[in-house]
Amino acid sequence: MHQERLTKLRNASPAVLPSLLQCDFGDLRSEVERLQAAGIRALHLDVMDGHFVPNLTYGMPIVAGLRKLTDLPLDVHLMISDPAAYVDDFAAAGADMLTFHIEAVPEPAQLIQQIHSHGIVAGVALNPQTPMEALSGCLDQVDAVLVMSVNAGFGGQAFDPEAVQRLQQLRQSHPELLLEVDGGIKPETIGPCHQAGCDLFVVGSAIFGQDDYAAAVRQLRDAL
Ligand SMILES: O=C(CO)[C@@H](O)[C@H](O)COP(=O)(O)O
Ligand SMILES: [Fe+2]
Repeated sequence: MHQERLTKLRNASPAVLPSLLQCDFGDLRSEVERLQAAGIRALHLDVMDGHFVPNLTYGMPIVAGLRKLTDLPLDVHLMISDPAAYVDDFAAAGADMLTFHIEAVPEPAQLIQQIHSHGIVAGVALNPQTPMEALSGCLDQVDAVLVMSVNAGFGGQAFDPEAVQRLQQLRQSHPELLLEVDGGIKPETIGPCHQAGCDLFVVGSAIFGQDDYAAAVRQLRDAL
């Protein structure tokens, strides 16, 4: 069943995924409606545990709440130390893709199986300072790689251009992988990532920092 969800994400590519870190959590319904009206085709949800990263955000209840509000694929970015302990709960909450960090789970074969057992797309993320070799053991098992172009933990940081080379390298070595980039994506940085073969572009500040989400999304799409 994860293939079905994977196909949906692939068919959406190239896609801008808003990162719901800086949205109005007091009015999620209207935030989702505004994003859908802007033509968004999937949402990116940043789960942080105050341990793997210093920041603390939200968990399953917000994912479950969003699941009730929309049929859009929910891409859940797990910045947590022990993802295996929560996979079943995030599956029940309605996640479509679960992305763990290789720094948190260096040997993830079992975790990937656990994610797939729920029919969920499995992604692996790596921080800018983590060598690409850290991924070598799992690239044939995961469906997606999330290349971080900032250090995981906070929105609003500057894009690290090294991410472009990483995307290029992954696209060449593993043409079948879904590639996603996250951190500092705006009209000036999205184009090089797209040219490098990236499929999904996570955007926080460049959407939520503007009043008109549709205009912000249009600017990003025009820059692809
Ligand atoms: O995972 C993260 C941060 O750790 C991201 O998803 C950010 O939320 C993206 O925000 P911007 O860099 O676009 O402001
Ligand atoms: Fe993220």
